[in-house]
Amino acid sequence: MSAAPGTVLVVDDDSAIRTVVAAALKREGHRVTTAASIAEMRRAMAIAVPDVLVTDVVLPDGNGLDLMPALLVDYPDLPVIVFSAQNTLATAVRATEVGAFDYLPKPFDLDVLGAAVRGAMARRTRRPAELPDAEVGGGPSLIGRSPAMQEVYRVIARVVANDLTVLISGESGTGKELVAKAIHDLGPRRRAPFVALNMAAIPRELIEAELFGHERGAFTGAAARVAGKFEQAAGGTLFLDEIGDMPMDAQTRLLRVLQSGEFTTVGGARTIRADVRIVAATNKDLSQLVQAGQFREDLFYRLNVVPVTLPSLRERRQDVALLARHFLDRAAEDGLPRKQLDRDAVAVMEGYDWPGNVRELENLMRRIAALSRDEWIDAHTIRRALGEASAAQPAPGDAAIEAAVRARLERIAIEEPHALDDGSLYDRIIGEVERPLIEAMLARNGGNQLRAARALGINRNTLRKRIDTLGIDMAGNRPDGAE
Ligand SMILES: Nc1ncnc2c1ncn2[C@@H]1O[C@H](COP(=O)(O)OP(=O)(O)OP(=O)(O)O)[C@@H](O)[C@H]1O
Repeated sequence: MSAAPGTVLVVDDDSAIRTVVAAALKREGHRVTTAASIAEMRRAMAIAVPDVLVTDVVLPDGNGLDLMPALLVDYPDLPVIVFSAQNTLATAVRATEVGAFDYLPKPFDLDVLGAAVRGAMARRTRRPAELPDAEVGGGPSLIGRSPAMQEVYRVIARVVANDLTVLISGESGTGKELVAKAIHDLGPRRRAPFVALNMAAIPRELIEAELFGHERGAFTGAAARVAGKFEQAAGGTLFLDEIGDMPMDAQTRLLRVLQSGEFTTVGGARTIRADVRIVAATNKDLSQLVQAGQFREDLFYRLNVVPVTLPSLRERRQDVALLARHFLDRAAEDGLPRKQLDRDAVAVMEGYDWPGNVRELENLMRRIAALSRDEWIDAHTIRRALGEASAAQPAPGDAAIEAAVRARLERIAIEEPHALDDGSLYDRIIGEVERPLIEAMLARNGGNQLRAARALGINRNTLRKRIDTLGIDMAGNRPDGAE
């Protein structure tokens, strides 16, 4: 169902944008007038009030957002679509706060603008959403200016003022909890508690008691009445993390609460009104769990009223540098030495795939801030730190050695098949491991064979023989007069 075309006033000081936007809207059948400043817009409005106003934020004679409250007093039903090159969550939220119908980050897709104008035409008689009086920027800082994050900001800006249930999906470490907290902190419930419960982190049999609380004696060990998360979060937001791990029984109870707005404590006849906003998160594909019969379809639809999908960090590589600098600044605020990233370091980080997403980047920056001696962080430091991070996980390290040995055997089998039978294999393969090991321990001990032998746990004479057999060059390893 599409709304009939109408009149649109486009305000931007860039004539190229005015022309392109006007042409695109005319193609959709709208009648378009344009203005290059607030003064021109005022004049155009005095002649004819458009059905929809489309305006840039930064204009030569003022700020389009500052103008909005007064504009909406004069024209309360006018839908205003704001676009801006200041692509931050604060701008997106502010646009919604001042009553904008929609917010589009620049550069925007003309199809997206067309859809926004059609939406505005269809709803032009509706009042703008009731606005929260949140301080802009008072919430947790969500960093990122990539198009994927702009889309996330748009959705957040639309839901902060209402109580719609939000389902956030995204890989681990993409910022799901931070987004949930932003929705809470920017909305009217922000003075009440934000309470989180992670379904994967507590024993399944305790989930219902955690959520709804329990009466004294409800089960073995329930010595006193305990308020559940629903009660603790009263007036605020309940964040249900890893919702895909919620057991079926608890899902059924949660669904009932969402339907009735009430819940009963475990083991009690007491019925309590639920006054929370629900934000749920998952790093699994919930619709797949529904298909597999592991998640209730009706609950999925109840939770998925407003879906927010967080991009993985490798899908928004252009944000890596911004995030890295943000985490280095935070580390410095916490008293760690202040560090700078050079260009090659950023290039290495932008090329890396970040399986642990933003959390991995944050940990890496803190580790480097704490451990690296130089003020400037270069590509080598990043590579080494990334290498250490993967080597710190025991299984992949062992697997890498195993894979290297297998690959070596395969090469010998192809290039020198006789070596598989001539009794030289043990010495060859072990020798290949032994040589770098002995060389490394000699270097570490300044060429001192006694200390190197002790570190290796072998007899000094054995070490000397192995040095001879393997033909290890001691030239660079001889300590002055020691050996
Ligand atoms: N856009 C962002 N800007 C700044 N910090 C971020 C951003 N996204 C994530 N972080 C930081 O990365 C860390 C991980 O984020 P968070 O805990 O919200 O991820 P998550 O998706 O909930 O992870 P999990 O699924 O493992 O629970 C946090 O320290 C958070 O502050």
